[in-house]
Formats: sequence, structure tokens, C-alpha cells
Amino acid sequence: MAAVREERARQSTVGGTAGPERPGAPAVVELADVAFAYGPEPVLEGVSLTVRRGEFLGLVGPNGSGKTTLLRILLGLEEPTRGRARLFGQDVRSFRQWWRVGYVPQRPAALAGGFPATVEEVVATGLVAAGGRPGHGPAPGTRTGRPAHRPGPSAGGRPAPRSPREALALVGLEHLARRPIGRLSGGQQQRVFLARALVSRPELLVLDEPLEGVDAATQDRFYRLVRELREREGLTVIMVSHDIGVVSAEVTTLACLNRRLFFHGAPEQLEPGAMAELYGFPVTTVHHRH
Ligand SMILES: Nc1ncnc2c1ncn2[C@@H]1O[C@H](COP(=O)(O)OP(=O)(O)OP(=O)(O)O)[C@@H](O)[C@H]1O
Repeated sequence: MAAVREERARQSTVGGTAGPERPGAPAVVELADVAFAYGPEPVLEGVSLTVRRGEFLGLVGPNGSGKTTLLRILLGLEEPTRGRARLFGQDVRSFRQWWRVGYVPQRPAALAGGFPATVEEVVATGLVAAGGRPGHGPAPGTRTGRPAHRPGPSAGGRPAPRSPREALALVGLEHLARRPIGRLSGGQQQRVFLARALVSRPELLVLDEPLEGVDAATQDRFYRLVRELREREGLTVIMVSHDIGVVSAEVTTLACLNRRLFFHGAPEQLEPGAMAELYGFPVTTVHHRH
């Protein structure tokens, strides 16, 4: 028992940690000794992190601690100055199966205001974007009226995508499919972009503060959906959030970042006081689901 505790503690310390919940599951994301800087100041240093199939990783840290940058590196949108990133076992620079990855960037709703496209059309652009690099696909609404959905199984091991309506049903917005996206509330728009990320039936969902401005009932619904997709489809989820209390109750694994990764492990393994050290004031974590 003591040996097991020691092993779990070893896995949860700084640096090169494997996903502590599922040691046998295949690695979906592997970051090895990643460093990055936009200018002279380092933004990330020595970050090593493995996320395994079915894991739900919560990425937390203060403003400017490098969370979005880390997501961009693992999606191949930024090139690390040192170290490497792998997706589904392939170097991210040569990775092409972008339909396997759904990405909701920070504040996507801010882009939606002026678009004349309907909700359904915005969701359909997720299929077009899945053919290219996430975030490099066409902006929502730029290919309106021509959904790329092709029903039935497709070649090359790629599963049949969801229809935009199916994806909207997952987030409870089917009834708004024909409404212009600009005429939805901010929280509803966030859900539309989640549906857009889910439409290609991804195996990895990367979410940058997806619940910002979303009410408690909708948050609950979101976590239920994530649980369902993880159980049913083995979905892997990486989510940036500032709501540390809720996140630590929901995720299987927590990664705390402030330029360096200073904790990676099951939320209940986090030492009391560690968050206060990271944020500079007391922070409460809650764990009850695992
Ligand atoms: N395009 C950019 N050019 C220059 N500096 C940048 C750029 N993007 C981010 N930065 C800087 O890099 C650092 C890390 O930013 P990043 O967005 O990764 O942090 P974050 O942890 O996601 O922050 P937040 O919680 O506020 O969203 C910050 O100091 C930020 O000012």
C-alpha cells in the first residue's frame, strides 16, 4: 500500500509525468521538455506532460501562466523553442488527421457577433476545419450553406462525422439551429462552438475556458456530456479553466502551470496550500467524483 502511495506521489510530482489515472492507455498527447518564448521572456520552460486516452485533464494557472500557449503548442499552432510535441504518437509537425481533434479556442463567441451565418452553418464549418489544422480552418460562417457533412462511414479509418443537428442536440441547442449566430446569447454561442468542435467526432477535445460566462445549469450539463462521451467513446479532454474548485471535482487529472508545470496528478494528491503558493492567495479545491 505504501509502495502504491509512493508510486502515485512520484507520478504526481513536477516534470515528466505519465497520465496517472491510466498507465496502460495509449498516449494521445506527449509533450517532452517543452520551452517557448514570444520574445526575450520565457513563457514555458521544461514542460513534460503525457495525456492518455480517456483522461480528463484540467489545466489551471494564473493569468499569463502559459496555458493557452501550451494548448497552441500541442495543436502545432506554435513551434516550441525546445522540446517536442506529439499527437496520437506522431510528431505534431507531420500530424494530418485533424478530424481526430476538436478545439474550442478562448472566447470564440467574440468572433461570432457580426456573422450572418445560422447556428447550423457555423457548426458545419467544424467539418471543413477538421480537414486542416485546428484554428487554421475557415472562420465560422465563411462557407455558409455548404455543410461538409457526408453521412455514412468514410474511408481511411475516419468515423462518419456527426450531422450538425446531432452535434447541436448534444449541447441542447437543436431548437436554435436556424437562428443567426449573432442573435444568440454569449453562453449559447459558447455551446455552439462546442458543438462545432464535436461535429467531426473527435477523439481529443481541447477546450480553452469553454465555460466562461456559462450558467451553473449549463455547466452541469457540459460536465455530464463530457462524462458520457468519455465513457461511451473514450474521448480524451484537455480543458483550461479558472474555476479551480469545480474543475478539481470533475477532472481525472490536474496540471498546474506557471511557466513550469509544478503539479501533475490526481486532484486529491495536490498538497493543501500548493494552490495558494501558485496564485499568491488561498484557493479551495473540491474533490468528490473520483
Ligand atoms: N501572441 C503573443 N505575442 C506576445 N506575447 C504573447 C502572445 N500571446 C501570449 N503572450 C504572452 O505570453 C504569456 C502567456 O500567455 P498565455 O495566453 O499563454 O497565458 P494564459 O495562462 O492562457 O493566460 P490567461 O489565463 O490570462 O488566459 C503572457 O505573458 C502573454 O502576455
